[in-house]
Amino acid sequence: MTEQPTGAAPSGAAPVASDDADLAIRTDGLTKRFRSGQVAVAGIDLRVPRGAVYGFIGPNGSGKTTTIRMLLGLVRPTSGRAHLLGGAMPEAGADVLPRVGALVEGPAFHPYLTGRANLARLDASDATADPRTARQRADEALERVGLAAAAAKPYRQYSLGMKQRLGLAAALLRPRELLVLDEPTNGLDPQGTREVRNLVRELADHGTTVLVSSHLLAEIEQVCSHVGIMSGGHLLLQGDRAELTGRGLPRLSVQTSVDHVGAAAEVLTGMGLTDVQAAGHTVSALLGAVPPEKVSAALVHAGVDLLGLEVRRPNLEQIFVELTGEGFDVAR
Ligand SMILES: Nc1ncnc2c1ncn2[C@@H]1O[C@H](COP(=O)(O)OP(=O)(O)OP(=O)(O)O)[C@@H](O)[C@H]1O
Repeated sequence: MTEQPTGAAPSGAAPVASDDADLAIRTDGLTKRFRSGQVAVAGIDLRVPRGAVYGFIGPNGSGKTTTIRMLLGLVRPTSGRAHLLGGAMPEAGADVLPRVGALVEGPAFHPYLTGRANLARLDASDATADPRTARQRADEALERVGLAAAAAKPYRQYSLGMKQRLGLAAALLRPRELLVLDEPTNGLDPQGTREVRNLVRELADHGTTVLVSSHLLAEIEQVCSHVGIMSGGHLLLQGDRAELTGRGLPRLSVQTSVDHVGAAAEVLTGMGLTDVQAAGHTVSALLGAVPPEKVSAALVHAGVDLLGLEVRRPNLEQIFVELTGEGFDVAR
């Protein structure tokens, strides 16, 4: 992929919080151009408020992992700046990173050690951790991610989902101010995905800020207080999730009998609703400022069988499609 010009609003739309003390993560013009010439991240201005669950979402290849690696000081930006918990990265890494738990691709686990032993090894490399309580910390972390039963199995026998859970357990060995989780639901079944969502919710309830990336919007949308949407290295949109979805135009759908579909469409058009679409038993249109009860009264008045009527605001995926003109789950 080459740098993707985007017709949509560039990064930096709607800052979420202006005061730096309120931000767990802040980037300004953060950019990564690889040696191949590929611009993976094209000048993004992230604003992750403290206490937020920030869904960092975008299709495969949109630049999420590269951004996360820059945040953690694993990749050097070509230009721009990143601040984590108020410290400039990578310079402030030694001070900041012990307060940050991270799940990024390919954590260094030893294949022949058990899950528990792997955690013990990581724990031992943390100079601030009390060795007398190491076993307890490892067991608690394994318990939290549902790996207690597999604690004594060697890592090489773990499934992808179990490996992912162990990565999460490693991030949870100590209480953290900020958790950065890159695709934590990768390889997990629906039950595992639900568990990760619950865990994120629970951590947030205890005041941890969480940045969680995913290419599956629907998987994490419901747990996020804030979202940032990436496409082709650009941050298309970010902000409070409820505000972003509230911005979308509501669409009204009417269920009727097949032979009344044409009449229903005429009523909607006559009332000034736009983008009227008919399919099967359903006619839908953008509602605009027309009250839905007026529409139902007009339909009944016109003799249309009214079998159902609902108004829906678009979810984030529909907003993404509107912004980019492309499906969300497209690999690029
Ligand atoms: N080391 C590298 N050298 C060259 N190009 C790279 C490198 N790492 C990533 N890229 C490219 O940068 C773009 C962004 O990749 P990145 O992994 O950041 O995306 P992503 O949104 O995390 O995707 P995914 O959801 O698939 O993990 C991709 O086109 C990728 O091929």
